[in-house]
Amino acid sequence: MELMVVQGRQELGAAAAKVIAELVRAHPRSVLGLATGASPLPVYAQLTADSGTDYRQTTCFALDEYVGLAAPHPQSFGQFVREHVANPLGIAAERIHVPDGVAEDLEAACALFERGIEAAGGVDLQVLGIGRNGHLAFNEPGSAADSRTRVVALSEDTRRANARFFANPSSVPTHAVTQGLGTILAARHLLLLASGPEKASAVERALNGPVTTDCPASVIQLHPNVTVIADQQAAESLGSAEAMVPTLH
Ligand SMILES: O=P(O)(O)OC[C@H]1O[C@](O)(CO)[C@@H](O)[C@@H]1O
Repeated sequence: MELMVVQGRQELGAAAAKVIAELVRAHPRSVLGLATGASPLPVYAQLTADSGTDYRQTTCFALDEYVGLAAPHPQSFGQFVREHVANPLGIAAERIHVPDGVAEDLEAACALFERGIEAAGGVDLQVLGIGRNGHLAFNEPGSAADSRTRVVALSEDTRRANARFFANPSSVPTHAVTQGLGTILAARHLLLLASGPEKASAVERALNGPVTTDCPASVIQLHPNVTVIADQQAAESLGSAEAMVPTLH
């Protein structure tokens, strides 16, 4: 595992964008996994500002979507991906895949999404955020390490955390469709991003704690190719991180 501790959100954006852009410049047909939420916003902004990379041949799979929401609903992750990734980077709609939160048969839609990733040859680089409770995508505590794309109930903590994006806390959906931890672990490279003091405890548990379903993000320890980029506040509890990881910038 490689850990980069950077000063703040802007530096996190620049560092993560560099990893993504280098991959896409070397392999224009790369398959990218996209996280939503606040953490990756500076990354996508930096990719947009960097005009030297052509993303038109990349294929993207989003991690999750709220049940009951879909683009163009402003809080849907489908809309987020359109607005912050697809449109600014010029990636055609047919290359962007977001779990279907409004399908009549959600289970069938989840299976279809998994088959889509497989048909694309798997995810080359998966961008990840981390929840305050250690969730990865919407895999809440208790999620199995081999779980696949499925419908999940959101914890109250997650609903409270994401209420900031909604006009009214009671409008935060109660369920979501999420890639499973097993789906995420199948990506060839994981890029976990964390910023802000509210993530410090989750980051410490994910990197230094035991691999446990109590902290879903701890499964990244099972993956052979992980880069963690954390700002100083998110990394503040890592203390002895140098002993755990080969690279500390
Ligand atoms: O980056 P944020 O907004 O703190 O969100 C943390 C994580 O929670 C989610 O919103 C739930 O999937 C992720 O999209 C995100 O990576």
